[in-house]
Amino acid sequence: MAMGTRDNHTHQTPIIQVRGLSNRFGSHSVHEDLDLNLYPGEILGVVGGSGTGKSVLLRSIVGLNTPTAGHITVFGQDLTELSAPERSLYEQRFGVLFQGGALFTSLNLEQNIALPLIEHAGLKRAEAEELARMKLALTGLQPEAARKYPAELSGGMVKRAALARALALDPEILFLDEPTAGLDPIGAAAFDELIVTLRNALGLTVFLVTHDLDTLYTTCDRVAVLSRRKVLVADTLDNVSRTDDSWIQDYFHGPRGRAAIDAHNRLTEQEPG
Ligand SMILES: Nc1ncnc2c1ncn2[C@@H]1O[C@H](COP(=O)(O)OP(=O)(O)OP(=O)(O)O)[C@@H](O)[C@H]1O
Repeated sequence: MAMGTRDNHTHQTPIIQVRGLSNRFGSHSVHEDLDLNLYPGEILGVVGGSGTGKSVLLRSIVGLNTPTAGHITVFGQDLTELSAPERSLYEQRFGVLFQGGALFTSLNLEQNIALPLIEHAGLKRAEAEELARMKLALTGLQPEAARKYPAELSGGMVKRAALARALALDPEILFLDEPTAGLDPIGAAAFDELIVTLRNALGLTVFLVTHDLDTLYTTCDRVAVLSRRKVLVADTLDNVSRTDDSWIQDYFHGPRGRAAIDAHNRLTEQEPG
């Protein structure tokens, strides 16, 4: 069970509802009539084999991919019915951390994080950079990191800085695409912990695409499995891992799945109370 878990959603209204989503590229159908709910305050892990459309789903919700069909309702508003400027107001309530971090290499960290504050929140440079330093501290970076350039940092520090940028405009929903990819196991575990801490402290809702089983066990309240162009199941880890499907059984009960469960069980046994 995730740290600080909030997994009883049956009575809640979803913060995001995806209904009948289809995505086709030429003759290649990635999603067909896909449904998914994201509930306020939860961390939802989105998993599935390579090419099952996890990133396309994320990009469809945040407005970077126009779906072939379907509806995406966020905060009660169907985003597919809005004009581009109306939609962008909603999208400012999203924070997105892409694979690779995508920081500007010619800017130092505080300049990178200040940029959206200047462009979208209209802050003056000095105010934006001060706020940027606060966001960097929130993600666990030391004050001296603010003047460093991305090339001078470790992979873990770049991820934290990219997360600080995703949090710059105080989003309500955070989208993370493979946040621990490329990190060593200790760096990945620290980043997982940071996500849960920030969710708890800031009241975020998190949509997290991952291949990392340790991340699923330590951070996610629910898990959605993409398979055969749909969400095959979206439920607690225990229920998902019991689903009668060959990909799920291989994924959760193959050697890596068993190692992640054993590691998680050892950790929870050590927790007091
Ligand atoms: N803009 C695009 N044009 C054409 N095909 C695309 C486009 N975007 C994605 N695809 C295709 O859609 C499919 C799903 O891609 P997506 O990146 O969402 O998969 P994924 O589940 O995130 O995979 P991975 O785990 O390997 O990152 C892939 O076959 C990809 O080639």
